Amino acid sequence: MLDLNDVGLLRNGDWILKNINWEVEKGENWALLGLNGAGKTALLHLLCGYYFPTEGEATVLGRRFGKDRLGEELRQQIGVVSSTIQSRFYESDSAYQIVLSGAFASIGLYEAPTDEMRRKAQQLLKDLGCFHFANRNFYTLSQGEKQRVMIARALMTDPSLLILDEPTNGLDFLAREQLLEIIKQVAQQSKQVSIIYVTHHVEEILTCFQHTLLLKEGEVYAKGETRNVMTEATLTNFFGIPVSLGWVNDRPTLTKR
Ligand SMILES: Nc1ncnc2c1ncn2[C@@H]1O[C@H](COP(=O)(O)OP(=O)(O)OP(=O)(O)O)[C@@H](O)[C@H]1O
Repeated sequence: MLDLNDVGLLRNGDWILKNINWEVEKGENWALLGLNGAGKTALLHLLCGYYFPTEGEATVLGRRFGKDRLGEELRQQIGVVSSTIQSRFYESDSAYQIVLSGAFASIGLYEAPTDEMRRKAQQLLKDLGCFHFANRNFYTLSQGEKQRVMIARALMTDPSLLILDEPTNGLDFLAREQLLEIIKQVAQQSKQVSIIYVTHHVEEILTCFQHTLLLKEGEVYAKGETRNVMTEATLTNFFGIPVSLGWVNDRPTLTKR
């Protein structure tokens, strides 16, 4: 799915990513954890082909950056849910129209959807618990409902890679847990898709994210199987303060010691 070799990214004279080595195999789901400013967004932009590596080699879904054409076809295979994308939608579009627009990877609907697309959008709205508000304007939805619509939209093209960039931002406890439950279902049902789940919050690392990458100051601090990476010693060093780590219902919890 991904193969980054010694990737570095220089922006305005600063190396915002350095020596990134990261491989993701088909069907693997990863959590990407980092503090503010760690470089998570820069790394995601690189995976989507918006940034090219300044040094090193990046191959995403078999296309080598700088060598192969990336284009629309690659973008259609990568589903992205992020607050930047969410803010670009026309608020008067209905949830259904927004999900349908995912078939064209466009903001807004400019082409007539086929019957197959309509059926698929309706099924996704049902699967993600959005069917009862499918005809409501996007702006009338709560943040949790909007995020579910965004995930349904991202799944319209059956992407090989699904990038969820801090999807629980702004959600209350209940809405966050509902969204995490839906993400768990997507991970279980869509074995063909690899999920990259970006977060600041340790407790959002679900068991379906079998792998975790810790990003610190633009560098990979640790990566591997979640249970091996998420240890008290590693996280104490990673955050630079002593922390206690517990596991409740197979999810990590973190407190300052
Ligand atoms: N175009 C740019 N020019 C210069 N510096 C940049 C540019 N884009 C990002 N940076 C810097 O790179 C660092 C990493 O930024 P990035 O947005 O990737 O972090 P992040 O991990 O996504 O943070 P957050 O969790 O707060 O969203 C930050 O210090 C940021 O100021």
